[in-house]
Amino acid sequence: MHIPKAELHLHIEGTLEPELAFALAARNGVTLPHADTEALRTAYLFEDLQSFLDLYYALMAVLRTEDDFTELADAYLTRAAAQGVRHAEIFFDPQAHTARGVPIGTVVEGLGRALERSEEKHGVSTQLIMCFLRDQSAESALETLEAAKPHLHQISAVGLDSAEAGHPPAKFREVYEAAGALGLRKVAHAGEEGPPAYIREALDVLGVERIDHGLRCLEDPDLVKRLVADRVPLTLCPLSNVRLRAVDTLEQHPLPAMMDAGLLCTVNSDDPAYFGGYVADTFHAVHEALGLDHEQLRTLARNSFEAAFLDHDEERRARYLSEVEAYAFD
Ligand SMILES: Nc1ncnc2[nH]cnc12
Ligand SMILES: [Zn+2]
Repeated sequence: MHIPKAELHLHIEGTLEPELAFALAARNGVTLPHADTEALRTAYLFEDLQSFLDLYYALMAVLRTEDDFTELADAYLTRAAAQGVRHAEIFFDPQAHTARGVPIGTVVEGLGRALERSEEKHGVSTQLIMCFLRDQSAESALETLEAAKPHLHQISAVGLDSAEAGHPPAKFREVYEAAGALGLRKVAHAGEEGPPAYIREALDVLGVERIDHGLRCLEDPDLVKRLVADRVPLTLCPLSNVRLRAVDTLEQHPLPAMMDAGLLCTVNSDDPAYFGGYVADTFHAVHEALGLDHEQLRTLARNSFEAAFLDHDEERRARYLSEVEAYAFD
């Protein structure tokens, strides 16, 4: 499914494949608790979001230098290009690195080196979205925004991720206000494991422009109506929802019903190294499991560019959209 598309929900740390994790561990003298890549892969059986996050944060121990972050991002962009991605808006979790003594500058400069040559090298335009960890304090988020100030020219937006249940968006009102005042765009994970009320809060209190996941909006018909009327994009991640048990099987994923309801759906890979596929694999999987036809897949690709933060470059958006319309499925 190599139709041109934008990837709007992708955690760069979630692209850390076992082979690169072991290579970086060896280079940095970090000992992983798993014997080898095979043994590590057997740990990828998750019960819920938290059981995944425990491994996701633990494996980050191998990321230490600017070069490590450059290599990680370059490996993702290589794969993304091969999957038809033309534009990627990439999340990163600075607090997961600063907590280990890796300065935010190392992270942003390292990722930035891969991103700045991505268009020339991979044909993929990029943006960075800095996420706050919602299971950390509001003060820590404010400190993170402060620490990011020298790097804001490399960051387009702020996001909110990590353990959702019990961590409502409103806790981060102040940091989102400050981010908005600095000219950053706003997104937030909401309605992945948390209730529909968190989606409303993300919109009303944080002022986000897109909802990451948003799956549980379906429990609140009035909220669905609002999301449709306001054309609020949802960055869905069907393979993630199966692996983290938000849905039982891919065949039961509500994506077709969400599209039929008129929601502005996009599909994305979330943490592809952990969830069994990158974004073209995800397009293929929803085609097979949910019977989405080629025109529905084209709609998803079109939606991805419509939802992208390309307002400053409408010419580029138009070019990408025309590539979507010209694409011939085989
Ligand atoms: N699916 C997800 N939900 C919340 N936080 C995350 N961090 C990485 N992946 C995540
Ligand atoms: Zn996510």
